[in-house]
Amino acid sequence: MSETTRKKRAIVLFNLGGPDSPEAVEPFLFNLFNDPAIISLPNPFRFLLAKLISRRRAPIAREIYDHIGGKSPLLELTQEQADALQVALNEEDDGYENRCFIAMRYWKPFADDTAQAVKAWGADEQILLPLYPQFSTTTSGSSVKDWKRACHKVGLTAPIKTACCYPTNPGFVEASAEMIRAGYDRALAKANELGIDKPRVLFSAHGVPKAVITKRGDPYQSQIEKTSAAVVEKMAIEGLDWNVCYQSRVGPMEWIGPSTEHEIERAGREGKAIVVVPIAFVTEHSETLVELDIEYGELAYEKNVPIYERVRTVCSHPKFINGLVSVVKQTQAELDEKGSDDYTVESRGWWCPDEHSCAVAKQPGLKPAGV
Ligand SMILES: C=CC1=C(C)c2cc3[nH]c(cc4nc(cc5[nH]c(cc1n2)c(C)c5CCC(=O)O)C(CCC(=O)O)=C4C)c(C)c3C=C
Ligand SMILES: [Fe+2]
Ligand SMILES: [Fe+2]
Repeated sequence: MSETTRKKRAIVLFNLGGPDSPEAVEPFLFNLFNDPAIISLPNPFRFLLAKLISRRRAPIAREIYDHIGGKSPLLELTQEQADALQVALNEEDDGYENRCFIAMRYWKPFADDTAQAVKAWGADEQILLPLYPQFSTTTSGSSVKDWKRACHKVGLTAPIKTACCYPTNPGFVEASAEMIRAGYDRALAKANELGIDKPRVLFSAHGVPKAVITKRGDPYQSQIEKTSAAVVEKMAIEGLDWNVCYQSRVGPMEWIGPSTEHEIERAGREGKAIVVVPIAFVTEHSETLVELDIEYGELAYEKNVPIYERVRTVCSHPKFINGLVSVVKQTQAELDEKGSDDYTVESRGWWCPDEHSCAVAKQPGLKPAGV
């Protein structure tokens, strides 16, 4: 099909965003804590609290980013994923000219600018693709809602369909299993040299406050467990010792557990080698390069964990990119079959394929806080 007769399909990739300089750390944190999906208070209370928390946390966060050159690598790595996905989608002539765009939630490029770019390109259709395989109102839900607000603002009316979640997508699972297998084999060889027990795999996901699961009904935690179980099945290592835990706790609220710190300490007490796998992230950034590699690496050393092996995120692994292609195709089929998502900002803003038990999507009466 010629370029001129192809429909233009915009694929909008969402991620959290990260500061691009030390000066950007405080406003980035303010944007994060001022999101009603993160702090569900009415204004002016949320605004004031976000000002206070971001000012207090900024020096700690700046120290975190100092370890990785004062800024987050998230945008560059997301751009690599967007480029790889665009090439893979355009390899097949299915009647679409595909272009991948990036919208970050708390730092540049913001949804308003990207929505403007999608409009200027003249997109006929839009597929929204959160780079979060497991759905949470704090991540994908917030990004999709913000995108729809931006569409209203700039007058972008092209039909839209959201890929809500893909926790057991075969490409994602295969890429993860392959990378974890390599890390496991490295740790096993070292364990054999030391004459100690086989390693334990710790699937470490970004935590959320407990209320996000129990009160809003986020399927996030159950989807983390589903991803981990699917990866373990794919790895097919008999008697594999594995566990799910949660990292990156901030603030005084109760968060889901067990915490990754707790699991590291337990491994130290048991003299166990560990292979740590960031299962909710698909790119490297402060939470992997600093928290996992430096902070938890030091904790493991202090707690006498004999071997600490960290597996990298899938980034642009070809199998993961192929997995994203299949998510786009499935979402396109849903758009063709059921029509466009609701554009109203008040709408829930996400859809869940039937095979993923997205608790919120299945219970119309359950309204997530802040959405
Ligand atoms: C699955 C992904 C993520 C969930 C769920 C999530 C929830 C969540 N996060 C915070 C607070 C912070 N997160 C921060 C950084 C950060 N978070 C994610 C992903 C998820 N967050 C990523 C990818 C990053 C890294 C950004 C980068 O470096 O590029 C930070 C800033 C760093 C710090 O100060 O520690 C905060 C703060 C909350 C409160 C929350 C759920 C309610
Ligand atoms: Fe976070
Ligand atoms: Fe979903």
